[in-house]
Amino acid sequence: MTTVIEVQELHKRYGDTVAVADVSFRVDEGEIFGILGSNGAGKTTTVECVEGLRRADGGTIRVLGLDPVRDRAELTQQLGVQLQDAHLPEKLRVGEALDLYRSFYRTPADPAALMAALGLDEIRGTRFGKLSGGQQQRLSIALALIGNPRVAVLDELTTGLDPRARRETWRLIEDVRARGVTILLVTHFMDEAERLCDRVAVIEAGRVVAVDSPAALTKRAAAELGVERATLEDAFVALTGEHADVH
Ligand SMILES: Nc1ncnc2c1ncn2[C@@H]1O[C@H](COP(=O)(O)OP(=O)(O)OP(=O)(O)O)[C@@H](O)[C@H]1O
Repeated sequence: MTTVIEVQELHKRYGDTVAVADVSFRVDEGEIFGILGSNGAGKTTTVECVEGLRRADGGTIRVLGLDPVRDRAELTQQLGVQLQDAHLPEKLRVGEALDLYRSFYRTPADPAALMAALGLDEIRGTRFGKLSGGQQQRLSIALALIGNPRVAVLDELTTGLDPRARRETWRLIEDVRARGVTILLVTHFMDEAERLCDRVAVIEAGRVVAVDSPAALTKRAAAELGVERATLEDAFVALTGEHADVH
């Protein structure tokens, strides 16, 4: 197994606030790896350090063997990033946004195929400022994948999507993974993690409290709770004492 992302003893603070105390995990090639945690647990800070958007105060990070800060230009070519609350110019149209982002990459994906897969065809002429929350979300996924990345980091993948769009997005992510893309998925939706993730790291107050497959975590929780079956939500509450789904 090739390790694609390696985070060791990551530490990051904002002034007096310790956002990430001590986080370590490894992601293998072709995995969908989830980062689970409730609000403020340190998920976004962790992935922003992985993306090279923030400089860690301690620890080491390697993505495809690259240092995200030092080798940022090269990593940008191989990493797709879905930004939480991405804001594009209000007047930019969907098709123009994809063409613009496409131009940043050496070996981009086919925008027509991506638009079809994400149901963006019918809104390709719509301006960003006129998109609904769900449409903006689908565009942000398309922009994360337009560079044909080897690794994609998806933060709050399905927030704001209706149940049908969520299921379609999950299928799309499985297709993307089937093409060999490694996916780091930040989520506080336990059903999403259970459905998509091969393994998850549960983060609580800036520390990793468990790394395992959803099946192993639910099995352990069931044994601890003395019940036949437990959900990932049960396992999460048992590990952290909190509910993750509180947005
Ligand atoms: N730019 C910043 N300046 C100061 N504090 C910050 C900043 N960004 C995050 N924090 C703090 O760092 C901690 C971790 O935040 P982070 O956004 O990484 O958590 P999260 O798990 O992604 O939460 P959410 O699910 O709400 O996005 C929180 O206490 C947060 O208030």
